[in-house]
Amino acid sequence: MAQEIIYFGRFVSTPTPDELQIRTGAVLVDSSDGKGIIQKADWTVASPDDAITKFGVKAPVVIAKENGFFFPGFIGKSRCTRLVLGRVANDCIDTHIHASQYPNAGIFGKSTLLDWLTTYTFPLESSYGNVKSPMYKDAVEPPDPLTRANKVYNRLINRTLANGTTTASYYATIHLEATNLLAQIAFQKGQRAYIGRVCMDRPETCPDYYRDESTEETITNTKASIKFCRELDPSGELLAHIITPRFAPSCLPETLSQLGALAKDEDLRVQTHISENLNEVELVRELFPDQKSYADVYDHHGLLTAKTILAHAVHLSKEEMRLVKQRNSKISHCPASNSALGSGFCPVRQMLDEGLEVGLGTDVSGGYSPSILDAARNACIVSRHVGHLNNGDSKYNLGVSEALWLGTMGGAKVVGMEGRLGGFEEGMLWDVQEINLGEVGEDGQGEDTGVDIFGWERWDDRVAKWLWNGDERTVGRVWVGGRLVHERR
Ligand SMILES: O=c1[nH]c(=O)c2nc[nH]c2[nH]1
Ligand SMILES: [Zn+2]
Repeated sequence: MAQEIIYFGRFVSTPTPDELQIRTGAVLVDSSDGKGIIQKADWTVASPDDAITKFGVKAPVVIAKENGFFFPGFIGKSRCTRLVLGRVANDCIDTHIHASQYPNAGIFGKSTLLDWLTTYTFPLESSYGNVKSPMYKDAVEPPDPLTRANKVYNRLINRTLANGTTTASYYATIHLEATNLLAQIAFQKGQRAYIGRVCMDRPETCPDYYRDESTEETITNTKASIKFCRELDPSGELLAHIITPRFAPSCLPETLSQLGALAKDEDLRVQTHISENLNEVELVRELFPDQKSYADVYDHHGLLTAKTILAHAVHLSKEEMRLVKQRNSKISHCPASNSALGSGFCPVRQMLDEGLEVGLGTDVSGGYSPSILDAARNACIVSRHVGHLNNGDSKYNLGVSEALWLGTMGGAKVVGMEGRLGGFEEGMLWDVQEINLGEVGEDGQGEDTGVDIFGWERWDDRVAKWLWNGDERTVGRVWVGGRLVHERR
């Protein structure tokens, strides 16, 4: 049976960084092969009836009010042809988020990267597999790390979906079982996810209570996680392993080399951190004296590939940027985290001008929020500080469409899904969030999403108000590959 759905209403997307495209029309999505691909898009469609006629698909017609977003009769089943009326924006992609750190979101005191790792992060991460973790030192009951992991990972994926994140590149922890659990939960909930078992085994930089014993253990457990992910999703379309050396200082050189070889042999994505903090850059210089730069360390070990996502990249030199570009590696810009941990101002405009591919990351819990909309806001704010540092030149400022582009189309490029995610064109996947700006009448009654629309705003201004004031209350429904994966209650 065909599983076709027509989506009719207003569509907002950013085909290029400078273009906020706002169209009304309809698209026809077919999920019969389980992928949820846009078969047809028609921007001349004027009504639901018109959509049915033009697409030649028999469907019940539901006519929504102009500002209507909810259609109770059409919610739920995806096995019949349905018509959905509302306002729709495309998917959000979080190119860098630490699932395991979610309980610490907002807890970072006055720390900066290296002391934040030892004070807050390693104790928490270790608790997903090590009963001797410092987190359990005052435990009254015997700890159960997997119960803890299960609780956190379920809650986080619900939360990211509720915020419209349809694709995420996750760091888990070093623990195989807990990492596999994250993969299982993401897959079951239907989020498109890349799952990284964290690799860290260098004794000088990793605590005894939280590190792999050897290169061999790192590689064996990474291979086991790759196998687990492949068994869950042999196609790798919805779920795939991503090779995850935590960052250069935490890995033995031999481990970095073997991870580089593994990424090549298995044709997998790689994620890591680069040049986030000046003390970290200095540490890399000390630990890898034979390499020219931080980027060169990854390049030397075969980790700078076209499938590599480099988080932060705040302090890259021009030469490093050129190397990253040459290798076609990608950047995950994590502005909230860079501000929270005082890491610095990432020069995004310069990177875009250099032709680097950049997307957004929340970097929870260096970043305090699991929302990519919040990351887009922070990207705008930080860009203005960069402008201030460059004689107040406004050319550094990121605009609304650029910030939203980074969170959608930019992110699609970063995770290697360009042309498949981030827009509403034929052949693209239906990974979409439905945005509802709500409506509060003069009597104060109505649906309050926290964004006050007065009715006279142009649509581009409404989108700007959403960017600056929206949160998960504006996210109605979320689909990944045509599957409904979240619905706001
Ligand atoms: O923001 C960050 N979060 C981390 O967990 C981390 N580990 C190394 N470098 C890091 N940076
Ligand atoms: Zn990070």
